[in-house]
Amino acid sequence: MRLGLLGGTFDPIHFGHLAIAEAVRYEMRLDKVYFIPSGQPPHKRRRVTPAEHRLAMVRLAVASNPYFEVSTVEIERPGPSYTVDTVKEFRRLFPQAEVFFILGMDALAEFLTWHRVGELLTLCHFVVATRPGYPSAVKGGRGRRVTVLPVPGVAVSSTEIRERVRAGKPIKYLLPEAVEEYIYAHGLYR
Ligand SMILES: Nc1ncnc2c1ncn2[C@@H]1O[C@H](COP(=O)(O)OP(=O)(O)OP(=O)(O)O)[C@@H](O)[C@H]1O
Ligand SMILES: O=C(O)c1ccc[n+]([C@@H]2O[C@H](COP(=O)([O-])O)[C@@H](O)[C@H]2O)c1
Repeated sequence: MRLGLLGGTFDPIHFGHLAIAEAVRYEMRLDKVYFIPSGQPPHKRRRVTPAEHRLAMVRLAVASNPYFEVSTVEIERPGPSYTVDTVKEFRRLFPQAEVFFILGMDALAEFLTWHRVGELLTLCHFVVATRPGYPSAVKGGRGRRVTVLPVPGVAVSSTEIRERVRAGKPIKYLLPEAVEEYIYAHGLYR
């Protein structure tokens, strides 16, 4: 089995996340992609929305795709949500699986500062999806375990969505309708 893991703060989840998950799933022939909302994102400095809301929005967003699953391992684990711990947990749960961790090109910039990155690199493959506004090639060979994959560009970020809600601007067509409704129903990002 080939398992994709897409970790993120998902504050909120948007079409950029869904588009990379679907493109990587197809190109890398993954059987499932697990969306894993962070409990405490290791590198985000700002205060993030409570995990229950981010998780609820992820569940709404992935519901219509039979290849997508949601994992609460990081939300349930106390302390910073380090990817090395998450990948180990998935390898324990699915000992036969080949694990592919998916990230966007912006996250790659700080990848070498991730917790126990040397060990992490021995535990799974990494698939780096291109992202509009970030370089689409990486200098130097990073080895067989890191693949840069060109994906259809969706130029949206969670920051932009939060700012638009705060400013009273529309967010329609940037994220699934059910997530948009959830944001308004719970008064998020105002
Ligand atoms: N539009 C996008 N295109 C490609 N990759 C993306 C896109 N949006 C997010 N990602 C990737 O998805 C993962 C989770 O992203 P995250 O939840 O931090 O969203 P974000 O939009 O970058 O959030 P923020 O604006 O709050 O920093 C990261 O690996 C990130 O690089
Ligand atoms: O393990 C780490 O040290 C680490 C540091 C920064 C980010 N990550 C993971 O990278 C993913 C994207 O992070 P973010 O902050 O862009 O949402 C998410 O799953 C984070 O847990 C992981």
